[in-house]
Amino acid sequence: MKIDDFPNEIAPFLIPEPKGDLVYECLGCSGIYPIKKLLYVCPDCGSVLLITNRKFDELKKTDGATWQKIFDYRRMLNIPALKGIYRYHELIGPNIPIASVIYLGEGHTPVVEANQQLQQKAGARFYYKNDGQNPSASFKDRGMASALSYIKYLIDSKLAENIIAVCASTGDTSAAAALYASYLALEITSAVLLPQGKVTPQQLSQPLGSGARVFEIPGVFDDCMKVVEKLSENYSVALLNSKNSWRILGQESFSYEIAQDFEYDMKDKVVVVPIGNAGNISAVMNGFLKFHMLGIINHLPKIIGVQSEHADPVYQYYLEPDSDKRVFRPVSVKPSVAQAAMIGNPVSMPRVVSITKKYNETAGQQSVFFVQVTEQEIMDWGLLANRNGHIACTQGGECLAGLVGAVREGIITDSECAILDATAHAIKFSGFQDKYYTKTLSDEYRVVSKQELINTPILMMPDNPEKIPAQGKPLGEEDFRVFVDDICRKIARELELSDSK
Ligand SMILES: N[C@@H](CCOP(=O)(O)O)C(=O)O
Repeated sequence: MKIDDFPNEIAPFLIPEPKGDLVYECLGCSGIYPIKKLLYVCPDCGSVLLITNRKFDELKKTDGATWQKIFDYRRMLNIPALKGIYRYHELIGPNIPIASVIYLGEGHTPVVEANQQLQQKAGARFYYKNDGQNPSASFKDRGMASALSYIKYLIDSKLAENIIAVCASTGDTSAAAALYASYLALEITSAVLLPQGKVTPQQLSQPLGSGARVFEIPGVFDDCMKVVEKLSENYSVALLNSKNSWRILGQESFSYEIAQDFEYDMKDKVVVVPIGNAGNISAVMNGFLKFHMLGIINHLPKIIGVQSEHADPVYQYYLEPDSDKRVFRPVSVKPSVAQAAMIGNPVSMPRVVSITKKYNETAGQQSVFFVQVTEQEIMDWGLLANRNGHIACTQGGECLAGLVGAVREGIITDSECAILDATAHAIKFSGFQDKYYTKTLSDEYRVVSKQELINTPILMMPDNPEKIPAQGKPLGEEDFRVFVDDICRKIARELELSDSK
């Protein structure tokens, strides 16, 4: 729809001009730093940062109902920069001119309601939000679109040039970073650090395909993260992990979209997310808080963060009910089928602590919960979800297992409805499915394959195995007729088909 065709009272808001006063704010010492430069940690105390708009209150001059209309009408615009996460420009990066926005098709991922039998089994009404349908097949694209648009803005403003972007990854961040950086290949070189043997072959192929320098490091993700942190301290590189607070801004779009998908009615809603490096749960809570502050939503949904018992530092931290006695202790991770979340020392832990407190205070009651699940539950629920029309990765399976756990623990009531984050596409993690089906998952995972969930291909051979077609060697007419008849009869028998004649 063209701008002139929109209602007069909304048209002036639809194409945003750069405004706002963004600064980095330190979560440790509350120091404020200008955003003209990439910062990852506070230059004074070393704590993590969040980006704050010092003119946020000016957004309150527009009422919540009008903001809803602005976002709803923006959906009809055909301007690429506003088709993705920057539909919420005023909240994602109000200082970024839309000419600097990088849009590769991210965001606005489908929300798919689970069918009746799956909801019944899970014991709750729920939807999956399929973030695996983002361009690099995971939610990280939201954060990368924001971080790379900011970098493009620095380049366009002559504040930066010849960027070398780096990240550590369990496989999704590296795919997204490499993809977005490759779009800016003239200005940015990207390098990704991966724990050797601990990302799936599909995930390894992604940054290679995008042309990134790929470094495999012995150890686990937490070790790679330390190297990347050191690189960013000692060298001039752009860190693309969620330690970079521009990533958090972009990932807040997940919450804005959920609100918009549910007509801004967040009453009795529960959002379930897996926790790895903890940037996403921080972003999701922050997003809902911002919409709430602007009156765009009237209720804060419950948030449930899920961790595997093989990588559960955040869950362990919140086991202590007395907040004054809580002490964060990194854990040593064990192999997890939710490999993308196999992180023992999440860099965003200070953000989780600070935002969870604010979220619960704003909601006026405990609204953020942490649930631990087993590896068996992650695999079984993930496979079952996909048997019922979903495309959930193992982290999506972790969310469903977390939902079931939350129902069991009475965290979710009958009147509530959950939205689960399927963070990546199932095909990225199909190796775990294969190993489950062939009973070859190593004992460390502590997963036993259930016969009723196993599915393997059946090789169909004709009665005469000598007479089969091969590439470049077609059968003669009669042999081929016999071959087709044989195979057809055998498949019909397998499928218990009845004769149509
Ligand atoms: N699961 C992540 C780990 C890094 O997370 P980030 O959000 O801090 O970049 C991955 O896919 O690499």
